[in-house]
Amino acid sequence: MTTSTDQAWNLAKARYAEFNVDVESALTLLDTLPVSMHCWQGDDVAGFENTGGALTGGIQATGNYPGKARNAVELRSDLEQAMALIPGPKRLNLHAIYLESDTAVERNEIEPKHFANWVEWARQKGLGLDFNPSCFSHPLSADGFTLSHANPEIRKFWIEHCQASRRISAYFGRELGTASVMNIWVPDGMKDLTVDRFAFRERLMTALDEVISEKIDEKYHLDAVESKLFGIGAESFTVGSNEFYLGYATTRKTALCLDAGHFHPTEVISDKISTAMLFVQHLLLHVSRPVRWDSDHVILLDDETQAIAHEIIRNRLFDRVHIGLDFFDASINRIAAWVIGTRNMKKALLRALLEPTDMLRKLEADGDYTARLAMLEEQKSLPWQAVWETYCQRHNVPAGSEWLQTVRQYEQSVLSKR
Ligand SMILES: C[C@H](O)[C@H](O)[C@@H](O)C(=O)CO
Ligand SMILES: [Mn+2]
Repeated sequence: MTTSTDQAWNLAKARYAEFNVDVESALTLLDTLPVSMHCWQGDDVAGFENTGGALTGGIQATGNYPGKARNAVELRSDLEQAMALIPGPKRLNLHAIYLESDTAVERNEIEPKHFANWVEWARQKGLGLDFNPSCFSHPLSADGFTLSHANPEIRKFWIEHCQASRRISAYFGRELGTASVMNIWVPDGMKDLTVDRFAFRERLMTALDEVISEKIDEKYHLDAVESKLFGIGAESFTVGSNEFYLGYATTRKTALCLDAGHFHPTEVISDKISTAMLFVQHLLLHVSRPVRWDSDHVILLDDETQAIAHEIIRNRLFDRVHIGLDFFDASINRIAAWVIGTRNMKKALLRALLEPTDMLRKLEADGDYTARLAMLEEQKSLPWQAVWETYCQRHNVPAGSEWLQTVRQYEQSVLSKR
């Protein structure tokens, strides 16, 4: 029996064919583009060290929605629930503070064994893992500095933490057969006017060089570095600025991480992708939604998310751009936050894959900017939703807002009992 989804799919296929767009190829390609979901949406970046310390480093999760994950078992269960509602390939991005251990482990002493359960779980679920050292929420980062700290002992501690993190990342890559992207973000910065900026940046550069000095096969592990404009309490000076890391990634041949919330309010990372890709081999994206500041709101299917997807797809950057998410909203159901944001990223990728790019490129090359604008606008209302629904159906995932019902049931039966 032909369902209404099938009918819509057939009509959409024919409609896109008029623009020389093959919807089947678009779906095949979409299945090769994993989105790395960040574990920290599930518990407001608290982690499982159980030290009772607050979230520091100039980042903040606001809200107090009930039911957040309190341990790794709960977090994995929540992730499974979210992932069941998101079609297509996914990865999981872990921070070092999400280790599992019966006894306290210092950050510079973390080992692969502390993440063995995550690896087993990822293997069962067919997921790749990515990783991050956690250079915040710790007594030795309390004064706002880690890798660029003036005290060599404190610097050494954070260097060792990042080195230990790389070994864990490589372990993920080896065990799961897919390279883990390990992103280094440090909160280092100052609240007020800073005199010796050079010294901080020189120390950060030297510390990072030590961190990455051990060669690790790219088959298993990729280093990435993430810049930032400012953080709460570090409004005047951030050691790891955009220029710092662009220079660092270019000269050291690491990946560069662009976080959508880490620039001036009218600056967009979509426009930075084509520049960065000329100078670095790999990019990591932290797709986020800054609302007036680096607020890490859940991403929408908005112009910037779409523009990011267009840049990846139009330039065929499939193997060079690693799509990660970075938002943490504690004011709404956390599983719904993952589902909304990750589905939006995937919808944006699908819409980009359905774009008649060859035709648009030709109009641009011919100087017909009127037609370029007209077609860019017209194709927004082509029936991409029908293609999305078929994609969801093929992956056994709710096509529309029915997914919310499942989240509500889980909230009632699981989250509300926490
Ligand atoms: C927890 C994340 O690693 C962190 O959000 C970092 O990526 C960042 O964006 C800090 O503002
Ligand atoms: Mn980020």
